[in-house]
Amino acid sequence: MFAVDAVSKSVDQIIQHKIDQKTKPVGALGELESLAKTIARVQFSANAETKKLTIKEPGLLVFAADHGIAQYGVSIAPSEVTSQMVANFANGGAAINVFCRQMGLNLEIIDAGVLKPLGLENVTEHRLGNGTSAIHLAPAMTLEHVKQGFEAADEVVERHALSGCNVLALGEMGIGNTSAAAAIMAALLELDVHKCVGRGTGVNDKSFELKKALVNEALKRHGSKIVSPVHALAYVGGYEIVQMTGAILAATQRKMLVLVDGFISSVAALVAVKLHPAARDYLIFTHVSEEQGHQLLLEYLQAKPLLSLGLRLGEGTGAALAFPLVQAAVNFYNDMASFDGAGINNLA
Ligand SMILES: O=C(O)c1ccc[n+]([C@@H]2O[C@H](COP(=O)([O-])O)[C@@H](O)[C@H]2O)c1
Ligand SMILES: Cc1cc2nc[nH]c2cc1C
Repeated sequence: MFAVDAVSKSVDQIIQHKIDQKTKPVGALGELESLAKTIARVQFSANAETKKLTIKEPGLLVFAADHGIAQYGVSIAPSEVTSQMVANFANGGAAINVFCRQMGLNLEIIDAGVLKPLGLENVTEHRLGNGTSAIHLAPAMTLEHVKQGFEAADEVVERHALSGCNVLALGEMGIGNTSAAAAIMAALLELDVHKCVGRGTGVNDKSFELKKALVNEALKRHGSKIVSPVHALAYVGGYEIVQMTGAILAATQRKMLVLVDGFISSVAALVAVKLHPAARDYLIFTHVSEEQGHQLLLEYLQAKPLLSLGLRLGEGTGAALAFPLVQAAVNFYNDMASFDGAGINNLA
């Protein structure tokens, strides 16, 4: 249902020249220069007349959902904590609330399918169900759920686009979702589960072994039926991962920049890129999380994360923390003097 255009590379020389003419040795702003190039490519593709890079009405979407597998001892917390954290988001008390306030990000919380409806005023209800089925026993959901999830995400992104937003960050909350994310990664990259399953919220050795065994069981049960990225979402995914994938495709279709958070967000990005490879051009990978498998996934996506802070919280926290770097890339590109402008001309 989405169509994503690759960014135009025809302006690369102009962008590179502009960066190289800034009053600094060539390349001295390191990764910030690559970041500015990514942003400039996207914004020149959105509007060939672009004079200055801009960040408008930046948003951060947190998708929350529950996972049947969480009842089998794969997390430090029970599924009920997902809803309790959604209430915490709604009250402004979670880490992501604090960081969004600090960074000036418009935060929206989406209930993609936690155990029970919460009826909270400031939470968007796009519920695909009351949590998924346990993936080692049954398909997580149907293909119809995936379609509905993509449509729901499109509605959220459209609303932000209409209010002028051109940068969206993605986060999630879902007890058990590192199991689902690892299963999707293993299926789509044809990797051994040991390379993809990590300790999530911080499970002990016993639960870690059980988690690997259950994810392995899920892949044995459904592997032959996973014939496309959409099937991976349906058989072993989660409602929040579906809607994050849809949000990435909806945003990149509208030529918005997308800030990807940790492991689960990056798995949604993997699914999006498998479906529409051009979506990769719009993605900024904000950090490498502690979760085993994230580093490998970033390598597959040829992504150099901006930050490495040992985060393993999710919620979009890494994306929010990296946002000032995105602003810095825009500002140096727009406002830093060029050698000509500053009258400096004696570099070798
Ligand atoms: O973003 C990450 O890389 C990340 C790594 C580990 C855990 N999390 C968060 O922890 C929850 C999933 O962990 P678990 O152990 O319940 O599968 C979920 O709410 C995620 O937001 C997130
Ligand atoms: C308390 C708590 C907060 C979280 N935020 C994202 N994932 C989480 C998991 C737990 C357990």
